[in-house]
Amino acid sequence: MLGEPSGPHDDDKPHEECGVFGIWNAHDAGAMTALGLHALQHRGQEATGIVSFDKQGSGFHTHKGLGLVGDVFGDARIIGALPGHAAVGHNRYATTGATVIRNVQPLYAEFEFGGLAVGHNGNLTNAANLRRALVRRGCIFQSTTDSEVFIHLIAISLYSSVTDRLTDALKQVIGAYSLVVLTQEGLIGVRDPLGVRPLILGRIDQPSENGLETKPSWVLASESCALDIVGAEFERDIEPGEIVIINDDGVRSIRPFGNQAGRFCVFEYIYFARPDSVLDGHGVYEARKRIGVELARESAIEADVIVPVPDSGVPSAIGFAVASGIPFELGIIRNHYVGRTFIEPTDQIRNLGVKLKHSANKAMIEGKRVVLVDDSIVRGTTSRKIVEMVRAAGATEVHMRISSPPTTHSCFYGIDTPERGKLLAANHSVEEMARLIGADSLAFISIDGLYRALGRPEGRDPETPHYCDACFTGDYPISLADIDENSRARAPVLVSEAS
Ligand SMILES: O=P(O)(O)OC[C@H]1O[C@H](OP(=O)(O)OP(=O)(O)O)[C@H](O)[C@@H]1O
Ligand SMILES: NC(=O)CC[C@H](N)C(=O)O
Ligand code: SF4
Ligand SMILES: [Mg+2]
Repeated sequence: MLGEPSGPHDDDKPHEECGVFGIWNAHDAGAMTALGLHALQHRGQEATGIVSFDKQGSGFHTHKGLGLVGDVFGDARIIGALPGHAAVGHNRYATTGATVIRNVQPLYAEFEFGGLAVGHNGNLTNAANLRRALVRRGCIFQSTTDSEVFIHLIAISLYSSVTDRLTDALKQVIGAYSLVVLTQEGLIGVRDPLGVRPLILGRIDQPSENGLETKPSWVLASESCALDIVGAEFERDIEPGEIVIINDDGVRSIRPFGNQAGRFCVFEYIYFARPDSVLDGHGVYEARKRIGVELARESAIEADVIVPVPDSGVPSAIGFAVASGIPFELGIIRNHYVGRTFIEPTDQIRNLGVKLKHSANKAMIEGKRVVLVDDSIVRGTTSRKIVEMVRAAGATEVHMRISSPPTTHSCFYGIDTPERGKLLAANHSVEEMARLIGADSLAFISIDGLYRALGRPEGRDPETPHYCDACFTGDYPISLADIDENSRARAPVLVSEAS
């Protein structure tokens, strides 16, 4: 059953990523979180939410909605209703659970120790199993997301401190997770034992009044681009398997899973992360350029112009142009007021999206041998349309170069590539794909070339690969516990809501 979301409890369409943000000890923590979420908008555009905590006594406050950060938090009165010195926020692309208000994060619940909010980027691969067991013992789920199992596992834990209860919960889940957790005691950041999804720590040093020492504000975010917008300095990546506990005493770290080598998602570098972010020590923009250089070395071609498929194909096309010495031109113009096609909910809209989104810049293409550079071919929708469009604009030859290896497998760790049957590369050879998209030639970077571009000169070590690369290799580093269970009949659940 590879290719299905790992624990769907309702009839979802595939989507992709999420962004998380948290801040401790800041004036206007709610407004800062809205800014952070705005910088992370590329990671999730379906829904967004913030939970703030006001230690002056008014407690927790939350606001959530479907749509973009600007739409949900654009009104100053909404931000004004999120008082406090601490907050967590989330931008959602569903991987498990439909896009309905009850699935919007951060999830919030009240326990013996008080309120707790959690925002989750990633996807649990045993959430369906856990959910069944939890429901059997009386837990009443309020949402259909995988993320809600964290809440129930914390609730039933026999430990007393929040950190021990959380650790207890983490030991039972399998999958990919970067979490921001807010309680009255502090802000907690967690990265799963393999660190598949990113999470970074930032710091804002407050201006000192009257020469007195002031405590810094601490920030947790999916990507470093969210630090810049709130004026925070990059402190460090949260490490794989690390839990950081942030409170007025500073930052404390525990590693309940011991120390093990991580398997960060290589697709973050290829496509998902914003180019100005620095993740696990690599600038995303520079990494994409180096991938383009390596791609040009591996699959050189005689041509007149290198044209990126915007947006995400741009940095690797620059690298390709530099390495090949062929001029770089913006031969395709992207309309910025259309969302990402890869993550639109239906094939029909996706097709429309590509047409609405790109147009040929004829003057740069006509009469030329064109090399199109894009980051990935998933369903093939984009490349098919773009090749056709570039030919119609008068290109004499159209060659396609892709800065990732063929996407042959689905992701179950928080990025919702479609089911395997819909992945062009899962069912076709490179030659067949070239024919299907109508290109004169097609080439993908090799997996070793990708690793070389990411600073591993020896290429991919099959014994201990440095990254998660399962969507290119099928080598899933975390067990897909729910997959075997997926064929089981499920009871109907609430799949739409109106208010
Ligand atoms: O083969 P497909 O199913 O068409 O999917 C692959 C395309 O989707 C993504 O771009 P997208 O247009 O989503 O976003 P971008 O503008 O950020 O590149 C990706 O960069 C490819 O261009
Ligand atoms: N893409 C994600 O990280 C999604 C988080 C979580 N699995 C959800 O579906 O809400
Ligand atoms: S399967 Fe692919 S997209 Fe998913 S975490 Fe691994 S590398 Fe990233
Ligand atoms: Mg693209």
